[in-house]
Amino acid sequence: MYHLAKGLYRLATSKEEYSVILLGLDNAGKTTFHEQVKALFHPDRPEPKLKTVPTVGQNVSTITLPDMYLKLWDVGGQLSLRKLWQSYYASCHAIVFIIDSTDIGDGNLEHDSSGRLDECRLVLEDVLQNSETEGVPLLILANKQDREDCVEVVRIKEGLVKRVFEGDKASSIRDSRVLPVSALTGTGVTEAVDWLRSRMKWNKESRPPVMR
Ligand SMILES: Nc1nc2c(ncn2[C@@H]2O[C@H](COP(=O)(O)OP(=O)(O)OP(=O)(O)O)[C@@H](O)[C@H]2O)c(=O)[nH]1
Ligand SMILES: [Mg+2]
Repeated sequence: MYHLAKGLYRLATSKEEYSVILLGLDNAGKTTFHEQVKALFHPDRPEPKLKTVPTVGQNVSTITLPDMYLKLWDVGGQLSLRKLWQSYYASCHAIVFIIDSTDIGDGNLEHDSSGRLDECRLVLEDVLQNSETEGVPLLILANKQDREDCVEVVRIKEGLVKRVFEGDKASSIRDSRVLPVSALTGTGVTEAVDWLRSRMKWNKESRPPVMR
């Protein structure tokens, strides 16, 4: 009887847990986004910790939402650290790929003078080509939209995202979206989390959540 009651209690109080990995080049704003999500969804609404340093290991946190636990994995984007990303692919339920919209030239691959747009393309293609990310919802965030020198989201869609999806290196079918955000000011961050929530639930038969 005790065990039955305990089991029922567990069933009634347990929640689905979904994991999201934050990817993107170094300096894109992953840790800033992570801190902003933590603060926005914390019941006490503390000030976000926006003074970041380049991530070398990983930052992880679990956010409690009404319908799920959201586990965020924030990893380092420096070249030497990117090879570690693949160890997260099999267990993630969604990928957030963050782009620094002020560091991609004019957003068009054909006249990419800075070189970082092409670097972004190659890195994104590499993520999408990995068989362990097949079918996983992908949210691309055009970050730093608060800055005057940013490339706007439509240009990023046309100049980068469309090309990646049209290329033969990203053929698998997946849910994807491009959203403008400012991780620094928090603009667009709630919308980003809402999109992730709905798409991970939609995809839960392919990638079941963990019950906690
Ligand atoms: N203006 C502006 N600056 C931002 C924004 N997001 C991040 N930054 C700045 O960009 C720099 C890098 O931000 P991080 O969040 O540390 O970048 P990261 O992607 O975690 O970098 P790595 O850990 O090295 O991979 C910091 O100086 C941030 O303050 C934004 O939306 N707007
Ligand atoms: Mg970081």
